[in-house]
Amino acid sequence: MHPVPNEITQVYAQADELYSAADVSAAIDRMAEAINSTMGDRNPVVYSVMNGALVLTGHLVTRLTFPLEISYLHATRYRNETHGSSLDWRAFPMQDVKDRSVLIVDDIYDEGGTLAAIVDHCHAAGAEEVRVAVLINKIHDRKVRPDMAIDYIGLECVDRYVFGFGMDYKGYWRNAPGIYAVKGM
Ligand SMILES: O=P(O)(O)OC[C@H]1O[C@H](OP(=O)(O)OP(=O)(O)O)[C@H](O)[C@@H]1O
Ligand SMILES: Nc1nc2[nH]cnc2c(=O)[nH]1
Repeated sequence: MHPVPNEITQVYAQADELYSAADVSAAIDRMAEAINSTMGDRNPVVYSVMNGALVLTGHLVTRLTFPLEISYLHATRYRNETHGSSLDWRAFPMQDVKDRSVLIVDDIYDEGGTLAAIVDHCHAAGAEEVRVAVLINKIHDRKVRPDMAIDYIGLECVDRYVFGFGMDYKGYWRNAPGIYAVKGM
């Protein structure tokens, strides 16, 4: 058996809970309500940004009440580390988005380099419109494209490294049910 590093156990035990599972669920309800009322007639392709958006996407789409298609793309800037670098595309969007409405779903809008590249890619591929939904908007003044439209935001968080509900700490705790900030980060 591969042992779990001590650090991984400790980080969850010592983390600050920013939002409980109930808080997250209520936030996803609000996001879904907003998406249902603004995208119900769009027949969109919903793109889940792997890996972080895996958990959110599953919860969100079951609350959406209109026809849609689901696909995924994989782009990572953090590579299971706690600091971002250049964007590594591991799976390009495969669904044809020409003249389609696209909804990008991601777990967190931090500096925004990831979402900016994905939005640009969808526009270049001919999408008619590209909307973005994130569970968490991290509040700071380091956004790479401060005027980028984020259409649906679940919750806002302080400028700390967070994990849970899809977001990892060194590859772990994406399965944690709320949103937690790493002690000291
Ligand atoms: O706004 P940014 O500063 O660009 O950061 C946000 C991105 O970082 C995380 O992905 P990560 O690169 O950690 O890959 P992951 O989804 O596999 O966790 C998260 O899922 C977002 O996609
Ligand atoms: N897990 C995690 N991934 C991120 N990607 C960008 N910011 C964060 C963060 O605070 N936590």
